[in-house]
Amino acid sequence: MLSAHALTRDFSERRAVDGVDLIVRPGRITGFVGANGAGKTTTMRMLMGVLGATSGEVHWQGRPATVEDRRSFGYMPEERGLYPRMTLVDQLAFFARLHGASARSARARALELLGFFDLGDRADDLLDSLSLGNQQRVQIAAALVHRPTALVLDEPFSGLDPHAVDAMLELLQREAGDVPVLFSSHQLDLVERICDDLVVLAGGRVVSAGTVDELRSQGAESYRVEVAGHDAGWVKGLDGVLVQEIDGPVATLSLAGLPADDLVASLASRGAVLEVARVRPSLSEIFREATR
Ligand SMILES: Nc1ncnc2c1ncn2[C@@H]1O[C@H](COP(=O)(O)OP(=O)(O)OP(=O)(O)O)[C@@H](O)[C@H]1O
Repeated sequence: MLSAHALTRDFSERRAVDGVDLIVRPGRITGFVGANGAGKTTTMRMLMGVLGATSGEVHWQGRPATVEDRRSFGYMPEERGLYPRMTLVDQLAFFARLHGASARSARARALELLGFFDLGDRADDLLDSLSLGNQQRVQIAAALVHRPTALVLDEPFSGLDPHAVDAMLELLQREAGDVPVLFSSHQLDLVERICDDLVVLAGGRVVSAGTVDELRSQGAESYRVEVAGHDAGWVKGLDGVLVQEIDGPVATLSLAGLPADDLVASLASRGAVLEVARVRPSLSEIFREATR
């Protein structure tokens, strides 16, 4: 388990990260979301130890993380750090060797990962001959090459096409089986699809955290009502509801005093209703609410 405890970082006068507590559990993918400048990269850099904390601690397996612990983590930094004039296979093998692999196993591991990312036939090409998306795949492979004990990935999906995202996810699920994975992203639909847990950061502070299901069930529910006929405008006359939107025969509303159990009967007493469905908030709505 990787965790941060009251992690704080000041840059001169400005507090970029302010008392962040978070837990990244083994075998779970934790999404780290927040607006631009919220402090995600700064937090991740402190988790990895490439940036010192002003105060607070990073723990690995329940005790303060050491340099050795952090060497065993896989990190994909925001500022990508590969060698443009090196071949793909040499590059990945080089990273594997830095982590103590023999020349033979480093090369085998490099080729294995390249194969998985559909880059096997480009193994001897130079990095800068690849498209940006493919360079990104190599960057992800570099974070995985030493079979890390934890993964900290700063926007690993940016710049990837949907096919590459799927390949990346398959790889993550295969390679990261039991390790804690923290990744930041602005692609909330993707975060919703793949994350078990979520940490929402705003202004350097954690404003919401929990499993994706927990957060969605805490959010304000709304209801989608489809009426017979062309216009659901009459729904506005109902007591104890707040109509958010009318779109022809479909109204979206929330409850403002009316008990949920009474909604269907109340609607039916006023007009013909074809469907009433409860709508749980999407991750984007939760995000907007938490970072308002
Ligand atoms: N080296 C630095 N020196 C001064 N200020 C910094 C430094 N690094 C980050 N900051 C400031 O800290 C704040 C948090 O930045 P950070 O990059 O951690 O946010 P972020 O959530 O990763 O944003 P983004 O989603 O845009 O990548 C910002 O106001 C940023 O300008």
